[in-house]
Amino acid sequence: MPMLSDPSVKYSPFPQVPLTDRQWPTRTITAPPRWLSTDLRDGNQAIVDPMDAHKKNRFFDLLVEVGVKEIEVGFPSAGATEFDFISGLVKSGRIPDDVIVQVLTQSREDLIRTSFASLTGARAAIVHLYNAVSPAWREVVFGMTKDQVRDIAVHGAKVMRDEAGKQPGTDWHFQYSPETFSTAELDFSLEVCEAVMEVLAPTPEHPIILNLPATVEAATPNIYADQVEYFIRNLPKRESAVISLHTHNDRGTGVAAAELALMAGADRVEGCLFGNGERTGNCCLVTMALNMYTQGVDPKLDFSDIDRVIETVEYCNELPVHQRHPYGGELVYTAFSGSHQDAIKKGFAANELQNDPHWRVPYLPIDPADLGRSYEAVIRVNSQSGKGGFAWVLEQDQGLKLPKKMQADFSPHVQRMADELGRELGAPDIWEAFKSAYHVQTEKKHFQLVDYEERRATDGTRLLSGTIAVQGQEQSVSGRGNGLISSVLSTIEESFGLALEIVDYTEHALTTGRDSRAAAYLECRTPDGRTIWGVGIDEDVATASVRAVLSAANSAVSG
Ligand SMILES: CC(=O)SCCNC(=O)CCNC(=O)[C@H](O)C(C)(C)COP(=O)(O)OP(=O)(O)OC[C@H]1O[C@@H](n2cnc3c(N)ncnc32)[C@H](O)[C@@H]1OP(=O)(O)O
Ligand SMILES: CC(C)C(=O)C(=O)O
Repeated sequence: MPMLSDPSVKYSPFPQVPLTDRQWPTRTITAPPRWLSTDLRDGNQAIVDPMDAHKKNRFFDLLVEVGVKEIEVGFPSAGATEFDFISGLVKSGRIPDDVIVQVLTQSREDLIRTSFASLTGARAAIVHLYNAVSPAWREVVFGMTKDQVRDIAVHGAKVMRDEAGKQPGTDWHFQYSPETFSTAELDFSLEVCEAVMEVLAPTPEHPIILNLPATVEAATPNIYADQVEYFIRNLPKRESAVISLHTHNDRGTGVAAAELALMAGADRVEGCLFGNGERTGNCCLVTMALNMYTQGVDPKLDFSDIDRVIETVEYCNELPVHQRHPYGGELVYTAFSGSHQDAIKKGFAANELQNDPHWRVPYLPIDPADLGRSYEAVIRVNSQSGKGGFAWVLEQDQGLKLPKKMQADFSPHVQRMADELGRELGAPDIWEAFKSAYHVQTEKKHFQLVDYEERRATDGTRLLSGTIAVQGQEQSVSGRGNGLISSVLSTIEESFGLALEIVDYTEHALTTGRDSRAAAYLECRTPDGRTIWGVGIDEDVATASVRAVLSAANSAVSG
């Protein structure tokens, strides 16, 4: 039995934070935080084959294009690949003036010195020091007391201060992470951070970045928000610190935790594009930024061409972005199910009619076009789909706007095809089903229009004469009516004994590409009370209506 019937013997509930007057629940996010991408560090350390310099450069350029201003470019002491990439980037002059790079180091003297060496010549840089502070790490990893663990941080901070002093040409910024903050005693995290601040002497003009990692996400996101609010409220010299968040996604709420903690007063968010990072990943910067965007807040990150971002991220990480990943996944704007399709189609139509820029399309929290996605894939058809689905596809693909009642008539044809094929129906499948159901653009039909002409008689009626092939045999035909359609109906009745009564008629210009054709739809009743539909498509709207009558006649004789 791998799962325990009583998990409480092995796992304990996470304790509450002693905060009775928490402020964050009533706050909202009204401005973007400072964003730091750790794709090239936390992301890179979590992939099977860490990126080479080519991939790191490509990712770096992407981050700059997206608008990220703080980029953790690596862990210089990890090895030559990392060191050379970082020092090469610094020397290349490719770091824009408004972008600052950051590097991470353990709090070990040699590693800190190596980290500074990698940044030699940088205009500005952030050196990020970390050591774990929570009980399990203190006891298991370091085998140290609280005081000894605090001293690791203090010693590291002193080395940082001294190394920075040796390279006065660089505008140095310091960041300290009490790693495992999320599972540490809050007062101890505060104690260690205060000790580091004492060494580095930050000021409001030159603050330290205190990064509070949920190294392992161990509780509901409200707990992390409480922890951050508690930390901020109890930190002396708060004005000399930038409070930064670094969440992981072990419980699947890495973004939620960062959002709530931002409401708790943090200033900065670290994360990765599409949530790469250790284990279940870091806070997804795309999701968090676009969550803000859908609340009307400019996140100051630009995902206008999200597919290009995905392409680069997938190439560099050698990991796919999941089809259901918020905002970016291939399927996240796609509705297969009937009621969703119906609502989305109505939503788009309403959006077109209204003169209101506010987005109000059901089931779509964001306009896919804002991210460079087309509407074509929004609705796709399978056996779970409804009328709205194929009607949308026919409209997008063929420009046909089927009358509502005709959609109901065509629906069983599509449903049958979907059930028979047992797969998604593409636009060509639906078009084939449509042509076959209404005898459109096919030679295989009972009545085939060869030619016709129509003239007005002296009594005002219309006279139609022409040639119709009946099962391949051409026949001269003629008829008279009050209008073109009734003259065709009387021709069919007189020539072939087929009496059809018009119930409804609509026509429209086709709207795809540079098409200048028209479509005509005809609802008819047969003498035995059946309702049948005819469709005509032609460059000439009059001929389209003639074809629609013949299409209905073909339906009548084919049963
Ligand atoms: C939560 C995070 O994501 S933190 C970032 C983690 N990222 C990485 O580790 C990627 C890059 N790291 C590396 O390439 C390697 O770890 C190196 C080259 C930096 C160091 O390698 P090694 O010297 O073999 O040390 P290793 O990483 O295994 O660490 C083990 C030692 O460092 C100590 N240590 C670990 N973290 C820290 C820290 N933040 N500060 C000080 N000491 C630390 C451990 O207690 C252990 O000490 P011990 O040998 O006395 O038991
Ligand atoms: C080094 C820190 C910020 C980290 O990656 C973590 O704790 O997850």
